[in-house]
Amino acid sequence: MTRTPVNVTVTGAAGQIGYALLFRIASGHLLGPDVPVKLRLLEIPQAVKAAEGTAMELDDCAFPLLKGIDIFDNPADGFAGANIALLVGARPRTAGMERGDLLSANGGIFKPQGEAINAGAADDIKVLVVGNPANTNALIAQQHAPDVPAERFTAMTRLDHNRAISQLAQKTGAAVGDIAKLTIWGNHSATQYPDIFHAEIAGKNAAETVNDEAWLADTFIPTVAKRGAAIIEARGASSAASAANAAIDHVHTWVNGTAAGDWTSMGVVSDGSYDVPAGLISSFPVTCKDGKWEIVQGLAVNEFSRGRIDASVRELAEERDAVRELGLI
Ligand SMILES: NC(=O)c1ccc[n+]([C@@H]2O[C@H](COP(=O)([O-])OP(=O)(O)OC[C@H]3O[C@@H](n4cnc5c(N)ncnc54)[C@H](O)[C@@H]3O)[C@@H](O)[C@H]2O)c1
Ligand SMILES: O=C(O)C[C@H](O)C(=O)O
Repeated sequence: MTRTPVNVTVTGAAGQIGYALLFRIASGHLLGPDVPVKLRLLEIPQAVKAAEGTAMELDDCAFPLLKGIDIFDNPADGFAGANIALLVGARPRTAGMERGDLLSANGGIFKPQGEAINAGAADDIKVLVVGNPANTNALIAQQHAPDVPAERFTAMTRLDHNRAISQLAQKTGAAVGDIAKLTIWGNHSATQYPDIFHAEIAGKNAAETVNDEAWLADTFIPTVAKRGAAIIEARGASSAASAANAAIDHVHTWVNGTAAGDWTSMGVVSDGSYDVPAGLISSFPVTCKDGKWEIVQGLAVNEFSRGRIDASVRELAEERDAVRELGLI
C-alpha cells in the first residue's frame, strides 16, 4: 500500500541545525523507514537562496522516502497542510541584547508562526520548538493557535536529556542504553534540573549507584545545564548536529512511543502536575503512546529536587510575565 507523505515543515532551514536535520528527516530517521515525507522549508527572504542550495543537495541524495521539497518565505504558505512542524529558526542573542529584547524579537517570529499554524496546518499537527528561548517561544506560538489543542505544542529538552544520560554513563561506566527514567525538569536554560533520583542504571537506582551528592550538585547538574554555553565556547557556534539529533529523537519518540519501562523529557504544557503552574511550557518526565504524551505521575520529589525544580519554573513564570507585558501573549 502506498502511504500518503507526511508534510514536515522546518523553519530556519538554511541554518546550521537545519543543515544537520533535513538529511536525517529525508532518510527516514524522523518518522521511520516506511514513512514518505514532503519537506516544507521556511526561511526569511534573505536566506531562501541558501535553502535552495540545501534543497539541491537533498535532491542529489536521491532519498527514496523524500517525495517533494518546497521553499517558502512566509509562514502562511510554510505551514499550510503541515503535519509536523519543527520551529528551529529564531533570533539569536547578540552582544548588548537584554532578555526583554530577545523575547520581543522572538515574539515577532513565533506569534505569526502560531497564527499561521492555527490557520492552515493539518488537523493532526505536532509542533516542536527548538529555537531559543524554546519554552517561551513555544508558549507564544501556542497562545496564538487557539484552535489547535495546547498539547500539540512542545519545546525541546531532549538535548539536555541526552547530555545527562551521556554524563551519567561516563561517571558510572554504564552503557548509555542501560540508563532509563532520567528527567529534565523546567526550562531549557542554565536553570534546568537534570534529575537522577528516579533514574535507573541496568535496573538499579542511579542516585544510589552514584552515591555522591557533591558530584551531583557541583559537577553533574552544572555540566549538563551549562553544556550549551560550553559548546558555544569550544566551537564558536551553538550545538548543531546534537541539537538536530535531539529534535529527531523528540519527534520520533512522540510519534512512535517511549520504550516500556522508560520515559523521556519534553517541554509540555503543564496541567499543574508537580506544582508547576498550569499553562507554563515546562520540561517533565513524559511517556508517549499512540502519538500522545502524558506526564509521569506520582514521583516523590525530595527537598534537593524541589528547590531546583521551583527555581527553573520561577524563571519560566518570569519569562511568561515578560512576554505578557510586551503584549506578545
Ligand atoms: N532547544 C535546544 O536544545 C537548542 C539547542 C541548540 C540550539 N538551539 C537554538 O536553535 C536555534 C537555531 O540554531 P542554529 O544554530 O540553526 O542557528 P542559525 O543562526 O544557524 O540558523 C537560524 C536560521 O533561522 C532563520 N530564521 C530566522 N528567523 C526566521 C523566521 N522568522 N522564519 C524562518 N526562519 C528564520 C535564519 O535565517 C537562519 O537561517 C537558535 O535559537 C539556537 O539557540 C536550541
Ligand atoms: O544556543 C544556545 O544558546 C545553546 C543551546 O540551546 C544548547 O543547549 O546547546
